[in-house]
Amino acid sequence: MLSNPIRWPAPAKLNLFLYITGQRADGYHNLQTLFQFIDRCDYLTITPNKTGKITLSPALPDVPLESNLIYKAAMLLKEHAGCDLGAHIELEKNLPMGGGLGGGSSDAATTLVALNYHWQLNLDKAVLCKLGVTLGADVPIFIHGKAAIAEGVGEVLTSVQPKPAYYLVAIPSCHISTPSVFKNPDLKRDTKKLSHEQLMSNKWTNDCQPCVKKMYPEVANTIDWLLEYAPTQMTGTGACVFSTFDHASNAELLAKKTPKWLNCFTTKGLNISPLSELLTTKTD
Ligand SMILES: C[C@](O)(CO)[C@H](O)COP(=O)(O)OP(=O)(O)OC[C@H]1O[C@@H](n2ccc(N)nc2=O)[C@H](O)[C@@H]1O
Ligand SMILES: Nc1ncnc2c1ncn2[C@@H]1O[C@H](COP(=O)(O)OP(=O)(O)OP(=O)(O)O)[C@@H](O)[C@H]1O
Repeated sequence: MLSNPIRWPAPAKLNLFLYITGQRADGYHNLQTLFQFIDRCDYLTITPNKTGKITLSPALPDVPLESNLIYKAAMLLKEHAGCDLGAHIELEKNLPMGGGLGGGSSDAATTLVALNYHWQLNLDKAVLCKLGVTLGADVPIFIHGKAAIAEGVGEVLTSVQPKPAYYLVAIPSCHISTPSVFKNPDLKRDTKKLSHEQLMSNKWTNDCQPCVKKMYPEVANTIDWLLEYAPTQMTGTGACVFSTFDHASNAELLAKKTPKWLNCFTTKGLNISPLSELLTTKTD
């Protein structure tokens, strides 16, 4: 018997710090980064079927089906598990694309976790992470589902508990390609690797931010405007930036003050992802 349709969340993430500690022979960069989830999500409503096919609607503008990370994740899982079932996936896309909030990676992670459930494959998280990292460096953290320091290229995860926080997330109007930032010759690639204790107690910054500020004046203007009111920095390779607050009301107050050109939302930091929360209710 096939399971009923389920609406699965695919949350966004913030990189609360991001340091580049070196570059590997294959060009990928070694990182030390702190991931926390936020309560802003895409949603994937998944209906399993026996067609053997993966269908997805609506299509994303400028992303053909074969390039959509949801489709790629589903096909990868099907092939790995030798599964002859199919699924229809309805996507509610709320997260900006190419914004550094990890929406595409999160969609891929949710697809792997949800289809593993619907198709009753019983693959453990470690196997899903191994499959996931071939789709994107950020996929494993979304499968892991707990706030964590990520090392390696993003796949070596140690759960940590950053203190509860509220954020104003601003979305500058530019799309930034991750490879273009990592290819920039001015990028700082030699930050000293620190212990987790040192990382958690130091001031948090992002090694990509100076380069991105130079490349994209929209990002520079957004950070500079917000810094007048609250600690603010970029997430991932941009373009989104976040200001940090102890109380939701302070984030909301600042959101009300922002000028028209600054597109933003307020949100809460989460140390357990909404995907993990839902999965627990399904599997307990
Ligand atoms: C920088 C982060 O946003 C931090 O969360 C991510 O690590 C990027 O993850 P992502 O968007 O899933 O990136 P991927 O799709 O795996 O990689 C895109 C491109 O970024 C570069 N890249 C990515 C991750 C990494 N650790 N080193 C890299 O050099 C590579 O050129 C790669 O071809
Ligand atoms: N389901 C999907 N959702 C979003 N983007 C997708 C998806 N499938 C493929 N893509 C492609 O991946 C690119 C990056 O998407 P994403 O939203 O994950 O960027 P990001 O937030 O900058 O991620 P990161 O923080 O991991 O760098 C998009 O510009 C798009 O071309």
